[in-house]
Amino acid sequence: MNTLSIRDLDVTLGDLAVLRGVHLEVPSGSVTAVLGPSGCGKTTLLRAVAGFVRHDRGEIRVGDTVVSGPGRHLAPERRGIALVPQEGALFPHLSVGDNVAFGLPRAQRRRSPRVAEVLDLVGLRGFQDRSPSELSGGQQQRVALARALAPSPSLVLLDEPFSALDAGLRESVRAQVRDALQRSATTALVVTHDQDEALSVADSVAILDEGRILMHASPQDVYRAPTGLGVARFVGQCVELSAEVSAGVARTALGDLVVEAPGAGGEVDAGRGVVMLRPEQLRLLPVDGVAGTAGEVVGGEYFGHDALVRVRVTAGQGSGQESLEVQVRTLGEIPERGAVRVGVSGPARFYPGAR
Ligand SMILES: Nc1ncnc2c1ncn2[C@@H]1O[C@H](COP(=O)(O)OP(=O)(O)OP(=O)(O)O)[C@@H](O)[C@H]1O
Repeated sequence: MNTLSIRDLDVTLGDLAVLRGVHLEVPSGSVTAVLGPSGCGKTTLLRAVAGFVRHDRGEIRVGDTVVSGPGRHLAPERRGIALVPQEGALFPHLSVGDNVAFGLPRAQRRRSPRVAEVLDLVGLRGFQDRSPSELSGGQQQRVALARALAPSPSLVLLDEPFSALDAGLRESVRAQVRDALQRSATTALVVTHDQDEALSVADSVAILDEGRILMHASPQDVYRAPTGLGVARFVGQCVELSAEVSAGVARTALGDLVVEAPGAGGEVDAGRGVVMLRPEQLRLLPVDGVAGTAGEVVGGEYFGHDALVRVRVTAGQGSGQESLEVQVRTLGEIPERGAVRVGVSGPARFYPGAR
């Protein structure tokens, strides 16, 4: 079994504490994505696991082997860990087959059946004699993955593996890479700053911010039940409503909403704070109805597969009146500017004390 366990890991580079008390467990055969903004320490975490960066404190274990620990730092080549860099970095003068064979120990490189096997795994059967220059960016990235998988590593690390691909290609390559990792039952750690990528490619997602893991859970829980507003804002668009909560009900600009506590479960605190909804939980209702809250369409953005409509709603009365803009995700066109009503469905999260 090749579970990756990182415990209480601190890494300092120069005089900067880049990773602080990082705890992360990637179960054998599963894929975990580490998602975080630029400079939060993602690459440093990968480099520490691969053995290119020394840690100050903590432990990294792959299966039963401690690869970094108190007084221990196994050399990168002795860890059995493969790293797929941001841009595949294939050797341009070698054929696809020779690039993949390069991942194998020297004695096995010639005519190894493993080369055809891993090319098959990444959906590139018959590409052996091609030159990298004859491949698309997505195909090159899959050859880089095949090269990493060839020696059957205990763990594969992928550093922003899809960032160099254009949007159209990215989704299909993502699915192919995920499929290849699943079929080879490889334990993998992917780092990315792209929310869609993390949520779609991984079995679990860890949010890293300023060197600390803020939350580690399934993609669904990270999106639907973030433990804090920072996590919520980082993994998708938020509709944030200031609210007063009592007995599990929040009084907001979109009416009274039943709320849930941050994260998975727990009691809802009473008091002031912020209620968070996702734009797809809001829907536009006919203006002549009574359901929902009255508002006014003030603009929007059309994306083809859906649209975000900006609606201004006004809450409260007299001098306490407050006007705010909310985003509603719709499947159709952006309606004309003018009166509309807004309804809410699904759970609302309440973050007490937040503003
Ligand atoms: N060798 C180094 N010496 C000192 N500081 C470093 C070194 N390498 C990286 N850093 C700093 O450590 C922090 C984390 O860098 P890292 O490359 O791990 O971030 P990242 O999350 O991968 O960012 P990006 O998404 O932009 O690649 C940054 O503030 C960076 O400036």
